[in-house]
Amino acid sequence: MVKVAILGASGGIGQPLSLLLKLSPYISKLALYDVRDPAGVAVDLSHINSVAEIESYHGDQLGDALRGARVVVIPAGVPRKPGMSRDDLFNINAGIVRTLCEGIARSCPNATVLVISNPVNSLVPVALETLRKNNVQNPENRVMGITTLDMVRAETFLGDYLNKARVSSVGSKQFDKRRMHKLVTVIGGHSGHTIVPVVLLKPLVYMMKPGEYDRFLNRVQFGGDEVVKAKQGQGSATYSMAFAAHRFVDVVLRSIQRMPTDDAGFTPAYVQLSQLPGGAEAQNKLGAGKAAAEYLSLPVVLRDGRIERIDSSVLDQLSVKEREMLKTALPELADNVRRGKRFICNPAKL
Ligand SMILES: NC(=O)c1ccc[n+]([C@@H]2O[C@H](COP(=O)([O-])OP(=O)(O)OC[C@H]3O[C@@H](n4cnc5c(N)ncnc54)[C@H](O)[C@@H]3O)[C@@H](O)[C@H]2O)c1
Ligand SMILES: O=C(O)C[C@H](O)C(=O)O
Repeated sequence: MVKVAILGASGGIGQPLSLLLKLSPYISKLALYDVRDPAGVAVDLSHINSVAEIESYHGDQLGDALRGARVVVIPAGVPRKPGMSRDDLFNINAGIVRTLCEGIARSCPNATVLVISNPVNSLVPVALETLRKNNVQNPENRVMGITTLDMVRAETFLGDYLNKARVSSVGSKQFDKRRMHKLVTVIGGHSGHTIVPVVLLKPLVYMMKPGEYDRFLNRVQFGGDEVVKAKQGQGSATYSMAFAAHRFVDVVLRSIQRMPTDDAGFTPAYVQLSQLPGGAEAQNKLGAGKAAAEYLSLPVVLRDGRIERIDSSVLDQLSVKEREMLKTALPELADNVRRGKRFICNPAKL
C-alpha cells in the first residue's frame, strides 16, 4: 500500500481521477494538490468508505503533498480550446510541470512520475530534464507520459466497428470491448500524426470495408479534437482521460504490489528510450529514424513501479502502412522533444 499524489486535483481530469483512485485497494494515502484549493473535493471523497485516506493541499503546500509519495500523477495545466494545437499549450504547461518536478526532486525524488499534461511529447522531456538538473539519479526508469487514452480510443472505435460490421470470423460473435487490447495497440507519441495505432491481428484490417481502416486511424489520431470541438470551449477530454489514467496507474500500482495485470507487457507509455534496457534494440528496429527516436510510446514492462525494460516486439509486427505512419511521426516527435529539452537545458535559445 502506497501514497499517491495527484497534482492538479481540482481540475476536469483531477476530480474524476481522484474518485477512481480513491477506490483503489493499493493506495493507503491519496494526496490531492492544486493551486485551486481541492478541500471541497477532498472532504466529499473522504466520505467514501474505501481504503485510501484523502489528504488535501494547495498553494505553497506542494512539499507536504509530495512527502512520502511513491507515485505522482500530473494532470496540472491548461487544456485546449477549439482551434488550438497541443503545442500551443507548451509555454504555460512547461512552466507548471517544471515547478512541480522541482518539488518532486526536493520531496520525493524516488517517486514514479506520470505526466498527463499536454503536450505530452514535450513535457515528459521537461519533467525528466528538470529532475536531472536537480540531481535526481536515473529518473528515466520512472518518468512516463500517459498515452493510455489513445489505446482506450483505439479499442473502443475498433470494437464498435467490428460489432457493427458483424465481423465474427475470428471466433466470437460479439467483440468484448474490454478485451480489445489483445487486438490493437497504439505507439508513437500523443498528438495527431505522431499517434500510431497498430492492429495486432492483421486479418482484421483486410476484413474492414474500403475506407473504414483509414477512418479508424484518423479517428484515433484526432479523437482529442473531436472532444474539444464537442465541448465548445469548455476544455478537452476529462472523463475518458480519468478512466485511461486510472487504468495506467493501476498497472503501475500492481507492479509495486507484485499483482498480475491483464495487459502485462502490453502497456505502452511515452518514455526516453535511449537510456532504458531494450531501448537500443527498439531504436535499431526503427532503422533510419534511429537518431530521431529518443522518446517514444512503446509497451513497457514494469517492476516495482519502474520500467524494467522496453518491449519492442510490436515493432516486428508492423504492416507497411504502420511503418510509414511511424516514419512520418519520428521527425515531428524529435522536434517536440527538442523543444522540451531546450526549455530546461538551454532556455536562452528559446
Ligand atoms: N495525456 C492525455 O491523453 C490528456 C488527455 C486529456 C487532457 N490532457 C491534458 O491534461 C491537462 C489538464 O486538463 P484538464 O481538463 O484537467 O484541465 P483543467 O483546467 O480542468 O484542470 C487543470 C488543473 O490544474 C491546476 N493547476 C494549474 N497550475 C497548477 C500548478 N502549478 N500546480 C497544481 N495545479 C495546477 C488548475 O488549477 C486546474 O485545477 C491539460 O494540459 C490537457 O491538455 C492530457
Ligand atoms: O486533445 C486534447 O487536447 C486532450 C488530449 O490530449 C486528448 O487526446 O483528448
